[in-house]
Amino acid sequence: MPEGLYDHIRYHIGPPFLMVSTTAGVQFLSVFGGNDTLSWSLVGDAHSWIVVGVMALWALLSLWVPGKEFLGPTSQFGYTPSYKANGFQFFIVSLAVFLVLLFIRPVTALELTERMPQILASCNIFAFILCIYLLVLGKVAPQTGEVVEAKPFVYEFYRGMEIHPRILGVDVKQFTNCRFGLMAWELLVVNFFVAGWIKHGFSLAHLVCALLQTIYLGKFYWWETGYFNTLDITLDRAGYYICWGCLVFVPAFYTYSSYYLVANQPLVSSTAAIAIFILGVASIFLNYRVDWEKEYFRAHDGKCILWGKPATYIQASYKSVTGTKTSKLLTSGFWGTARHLNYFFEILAAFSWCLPGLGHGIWPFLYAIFLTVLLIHRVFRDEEKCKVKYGNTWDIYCQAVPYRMIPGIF
Ligand SMILES: NC(=O)C1=CN([C@@H]2O[C@H](COP(=O)(O)OP(=O)(O)OC[C@H]3O[C@@H](n4cnc5c(N)ncnc54)[C@H](OP(=O)(O)O)[C@@H]3O)[C@@H](O)[C@H]2O)C=CC1
Ligand SMILES: CC(C)CCC[C@@H](C)[C@H]1CC[C@H]2C3=CC=C4C[C@@H](O)CC[C@]4(C)[C@H]3CC[C@]12C
Repeated sequence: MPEGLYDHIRYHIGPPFLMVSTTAGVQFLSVFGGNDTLSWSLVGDAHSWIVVGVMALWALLSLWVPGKEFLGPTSQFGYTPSYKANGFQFFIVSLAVFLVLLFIRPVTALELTERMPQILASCNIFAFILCIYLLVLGKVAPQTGEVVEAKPFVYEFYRGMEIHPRILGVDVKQFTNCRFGLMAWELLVVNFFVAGWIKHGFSLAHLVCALLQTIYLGKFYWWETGYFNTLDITLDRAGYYICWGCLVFVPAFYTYSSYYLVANQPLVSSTAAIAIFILGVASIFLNYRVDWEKEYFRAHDGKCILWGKPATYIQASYKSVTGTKTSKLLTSGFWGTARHLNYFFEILAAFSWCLPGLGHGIWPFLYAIFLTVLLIHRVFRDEEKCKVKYGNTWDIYCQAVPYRMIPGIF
C-alpha cells in the first residue's frame, strides 16, 4: 500500500524527531533546573551508575520475592500476563528506607540533586540498552504467538515489538513503569524537598509539592493491579516510548517542578500553600473516585449502586480470538457526565503540585502543560481503540455521554 504523508511522518520522521528531542530535552532540563552547578554528562559517572544500579536491583528484587501473583487481561492473541501484586508494600518499604537514609545522612539529598545530570545520563544509557535488547528479542525470539506486521526499523525501536515481554523472570513493563520509573519519581520528590530545606530553610510550599505527589503515587501503588488494564499495558508495546519514557522521562520530567524549587526558592505564602494542598487532595481523590467507579462497576458486572441508584450501562460486544465477547459501558455516576472525567481531575492534580512554583515563570508548570497535551491526545487514542473494538455501539455510547473530558465544555 503506498504511504501517505501522515504515514511517512508516523513511521519515518516522527520517531527519530521525538527520540532526539526528548533525550536532549531531558539532559538540558536536568542542567537548567539546577543551574547553580552547571555540568553536562552523556555517560554518567561511577556514583550515578551505583545509584541507577541499586534502584534497578531493588526494583527487580521487589518482583522476584515470593508473593501473590495477579493475572492481567488476556490479550487479543490469547496471552495472559502475570504480575507481582505487592505494589503498596514496595512503595511503603522503599519510602521508609529512603527516609531513614536521609535522616541519618541528610547531605545525600544535596549530592543526589547535584548529580541529576549524571544520574539521568546513566538512566538514559540503561534505557537505550534495554530498548535495543527488546527490539532484538522481539525480532529473533518473540515470546508470544502474536504476528506483528514489519515496519521501518526506527519506528519499531520507538514503538517496541512485544506487548508483554519478560526478562529475568519479570514482566518488563511492570519493572520499568511501576517499579523503576514511578518509585524514582517518588524518591526524587522527597529528596528534592529535603535538599531545598537544607539549602533555603523549611518551606511549606515545597512540602505541599512533595506531599501531593506522595499521596498521588501512594494511590497509584494501592491501585497498581488496576493499572494492568490500561492502554500502557494492554495496547502499548515495550519500546522507547514506554520503557525509555518510564526509565528516563518520568524521573527527569515528572519530578521537574520539585527539582526546580531546589535551585529557586518557592515564593508562595503558607496560606496559599494550604489552599493548594486542599485543591490537590480533592483532585487526587476525585481522579481516584472516577477510576474506582469503573472498576467497581466492572467487578460487579454492572449490578451495583452508584450515586444512590442502580448503575445504568450500554451492552457492547467485540470479537477476540476466542470468539465474540460482551462488555458493559457505564453511563451513570461520573461516567455518565463525561467519557474521560478522570483525565480532567488528573490535570487539576498535576497543576496543584506545580503551583508551589508560582512566580518563577513557566518552568515549574512544564509537567502540567505536557500532561494536558498527553491526556488530550490520549482521549483520542483511547476512543479510536474503543471505536475499533465496539463498532457502532461505541457511537451509541458517545451519544448517551456526549462530552469527552469536561461536562458541558469539551
Ligand atoms: N500521569 C500520567 O502521565 C497519566 C495518568 N493517567 C491516569 O491513569 C488512569 C487510567 O487511565 P487510562 O488507562 O488512560 O484510561 P481509563 O481508565 O479512562 O480507561 C479507558 C478504558 O476504559 C474502558 N471504558 C471506557 N469507557 C467506559 C465506560 N463508560 N464504562 C466502562 N469502561 C469504559 C475502555 O476499555 P475497555 O476496552 O475495557 O472497554 C477504555 O479503553 C487515570 O486515572 C488517568 O488519569 C493516564 C495517562 C497518563
Ligand atoms: C517518550 C515520551 C515523549 C513520552 C513518554 C510517556 C510515558 C512515560 C507516559 C505515557 C503514559 C504515562 C502514564 C500513564 C498512566 C499512569 C497511571 C498514573 O496513575 C501514574 C502515572 C502513569 C503510570 C503514567 C506514567 C508515564 C507514562 C507511561
